[in-house]
Amino acid sequence: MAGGILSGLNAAQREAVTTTADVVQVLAPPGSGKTKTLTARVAHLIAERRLKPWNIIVCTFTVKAANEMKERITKFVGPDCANQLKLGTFHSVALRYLKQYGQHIGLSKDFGIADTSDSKAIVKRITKQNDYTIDAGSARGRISTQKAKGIDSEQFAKTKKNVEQQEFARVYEEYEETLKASNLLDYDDLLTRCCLLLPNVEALLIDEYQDTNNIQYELMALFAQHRNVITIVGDPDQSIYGFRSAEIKNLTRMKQQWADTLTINLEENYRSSGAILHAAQHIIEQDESRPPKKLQATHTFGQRPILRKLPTAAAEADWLVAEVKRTQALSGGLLQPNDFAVLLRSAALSRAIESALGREGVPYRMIGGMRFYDRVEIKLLIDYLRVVDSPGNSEAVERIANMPPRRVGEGTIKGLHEEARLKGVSLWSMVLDVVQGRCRSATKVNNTSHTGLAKFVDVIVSAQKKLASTAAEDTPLVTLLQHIIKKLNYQDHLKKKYADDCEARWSNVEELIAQTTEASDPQQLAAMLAEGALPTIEGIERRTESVTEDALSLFLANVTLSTAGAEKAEQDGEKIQQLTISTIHGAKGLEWPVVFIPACYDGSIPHSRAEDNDEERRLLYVGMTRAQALLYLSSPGRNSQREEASMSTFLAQPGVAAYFEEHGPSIATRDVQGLAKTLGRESPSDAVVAESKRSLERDEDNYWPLTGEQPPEELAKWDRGKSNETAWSIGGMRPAAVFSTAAVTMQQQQDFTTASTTIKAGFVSAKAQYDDILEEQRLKKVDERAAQAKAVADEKPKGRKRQIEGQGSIASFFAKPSTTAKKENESCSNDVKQHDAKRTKIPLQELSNVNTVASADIANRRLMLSHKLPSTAPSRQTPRPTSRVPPAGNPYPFSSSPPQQDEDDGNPTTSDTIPTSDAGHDETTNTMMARPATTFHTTSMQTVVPQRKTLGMRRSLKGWNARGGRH
Ligand SMILES: Nc1ncnc2c1ncn2[C@@H]1O[C@H](COP(=O)(O)OP(=O)(O)OP(=O)(O)O)[C@@H](O)[C@H]1O
Repeated sequence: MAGGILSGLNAAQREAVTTTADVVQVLAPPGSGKTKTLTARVAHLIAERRLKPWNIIVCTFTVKAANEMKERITKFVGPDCANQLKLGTFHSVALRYLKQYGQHIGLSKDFGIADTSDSKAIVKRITKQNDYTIDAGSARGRISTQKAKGIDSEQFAKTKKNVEQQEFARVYEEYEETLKASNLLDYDDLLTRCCLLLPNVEALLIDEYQDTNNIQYELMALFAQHRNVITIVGDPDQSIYGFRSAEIKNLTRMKQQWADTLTINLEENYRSSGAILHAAQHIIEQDESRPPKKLQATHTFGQRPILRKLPTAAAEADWLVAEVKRTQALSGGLLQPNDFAVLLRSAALSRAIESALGREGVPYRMIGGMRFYDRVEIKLLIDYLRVVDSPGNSEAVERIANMPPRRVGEGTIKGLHEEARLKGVSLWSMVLDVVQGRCRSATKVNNTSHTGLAKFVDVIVSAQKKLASTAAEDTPLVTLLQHIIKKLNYQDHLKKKYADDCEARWSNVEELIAQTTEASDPQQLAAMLAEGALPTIEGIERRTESVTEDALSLFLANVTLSTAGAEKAEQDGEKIQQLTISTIHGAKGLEWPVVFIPACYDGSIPHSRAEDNDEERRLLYVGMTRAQALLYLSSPGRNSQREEASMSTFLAQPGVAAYFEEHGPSIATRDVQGLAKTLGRESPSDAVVAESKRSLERDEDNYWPLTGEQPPEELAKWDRGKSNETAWSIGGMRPAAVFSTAAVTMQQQQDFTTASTTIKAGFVSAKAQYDDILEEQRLKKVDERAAQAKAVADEKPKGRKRQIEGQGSIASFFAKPSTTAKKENESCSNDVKQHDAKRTKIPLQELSNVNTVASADIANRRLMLSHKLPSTAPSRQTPRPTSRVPPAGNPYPFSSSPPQQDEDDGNPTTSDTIPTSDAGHDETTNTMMARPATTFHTTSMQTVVPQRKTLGMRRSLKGWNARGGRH
């Protein structure tokens, strides 16, 4: 059996699996097979060291990871044996023990679990019954914090100081009494109560150890104390849950507690190309307090990652989608949407990307969160806009009549709706008649409900008036939305209802405001009317009385359009290919062939509210190391709130640029074959590749200037909109009739150069700007020839910078080199050969030297790719349609958005099967002791669908950073 367990493992992995040491730390970088190693060690402990599976605990970070691990272990030891393991999240393992041994600490066997909403409901009832002034949501959070500190309600009551605390103490006490009376434990109780038990455990194994918190450490120590056989795997560089009290210090704490801890480092990465690893490693090494570590790529160097500048968040989204389509088409359809992931620092950032994907019909799914327009706080506001636009929408009226709560009974609304249906009128007109006393309804409407309905009518009617009275040039949609938000006291509502994550939700609302700002653009509105571009959407009744009302209809129509594709994809389930959007937190442990990380600007990553910049850097590192073959990072010059944004400090540091290309790769036919081989798929024929390539208007990433400015084509569109000849938007939400990819057709380019634009005072036409650009490019050519000559003379080693034509390709990553080539590569690992060093084996220190040399190359490519505007371009004197409304003194910048949990996540009652008995389990051997819990903090993750873990050929990069010592 051992042979089977160990096959396919490298020497270090084998050592970690078979060591006779009791306490083992396996510390290893991303993609080095930590999970694989842990799985094999479990099998080894059962098969070789003859430990009883029911006395082995295996803790994973997610339910999904637990299921995967069980599947793998089953292959080694069979299902009967694997089923006996105590395998799952900390919470589910604790639950199993409590079910089994709870009677020793006075728990009856049939206790239930109060989930988060049960807990909230209990606290709410207590505050309501007693007329307490304390907010129920925050009281629930405070109870959790006290439990985490090990302070029970009695202890807290003794230390209470002021009136407010006394009230909270009573809530806490009553909450505990209610749980006890109902024989319930909440999530916090699971771990704290389990700390009172000391069952017999022969071995404990923990995955993702770097993200354990204090209470989990306590549990680990308790579980392990009988035999002290512990194996943990982790990566300090991937510690990203500090904000949820995860303790990176638990690594050293463990070594202090068990002095004979054996540390094993795995150093080979089986996931990413050498180029991606080089770049990621360079970023993580900016943290000088971090001990140096070895990391070797087993793949070839491949395609250098891309670091792209775009003018706006909307342009960034357009570019991203254009790159997805371009690489898909150039690969002859070999790369499918499933192969792409967009990883975001904050969930609110998804809006622009989702809109762009929706416009282009690219299906996507969200992991770790909901689609933007499905988020409760957004859905509600959109419903208000819908009712303002079309009061006859009775479904929407029913949804919002008592939301936020106005004490209108649910039965009243339903009764009125039914009555309206029978009368053949809309619910809105029924409500209006009742409120204005024009008719007596058969449905009983008591005074409280009547008052509530009157408030609702006031919101809608005042909003309609606001819209009608706002001039088209006064950003009517923003004005309308802000009016509704104010009337609803929306921010307070979010604070009350979602105490735990109200800031993230408010960020989403701000993102919606930003979107209405774009959609209010007067040029865009005027152009749409001129074009007659308003789409007709089934089920959406349009009132076309004014420009502003049309603007609202158009906005809502586009929202519907952008969600329609996603809904269709959802209905089709797994059958259809979907790009993945996730927070970076939610992408932990996963991998994709192509990864995009947009919005890499200061304030986003590092996040403006983050307390620990090093954790933010690690987050970027985790995101980057999810990529197998292609990695795109990007940053807009203006974020979606139209505020100026500068490149993330992690990426703006000297030397970083040398690790990146400035634009997406060319993909030649031969690259496609290499790609097919690696992904284990059939390679499309040359004819298919050629055919799908034909569908592209642009086969290079050369529409958006490398400088991060608007391309002349976009400016020309604006010119045209201004002169009312024709128009496109500058980004953001566009009229459905003019949706297009970021690329423009040759005809459009032709139009651009020949268009006769109306030149207005203080405004210079795009044609004139284009002439300036040509002139500037001619001058730049002269400068760059000089720079090139200097670069040749300097002859320093340089990173693989390339021209867009004949560039290095991703084939070098995907194609398997010949055996001889492999030998050559390995033999020269310490004494790097000049040529190869440029492609694969450049020590990090050397790579950082290439900057000055590369600059000429970069400039040269800019010449070919960009349409840089002259810095003195007259257009600068006349502001372009960019910033409009970012609310001044905005107290809520983008908020941190931890991945949202699946409902099941962390809920052992639904996620884990609790065995009623353990076959062969000798209960008499269990030791039971009491011990108080000291701390507690819940850590849980959403479940995610893992991607294939494809592998390419191996290639050693030994010597690349041989300076790194063992950690
Ligand atoms: N010795 C090996 N030979 C070939 N492939 C391997 C080897 N070890 C691991 N792999 C593969 O490498 C990929 C990454 O492994 P795994 O997910 O276990 O890494 P990890 O260290 O847990 O990564 P992360 O920290 O990013 O979650 C998997 O597809 C795995 O099968």
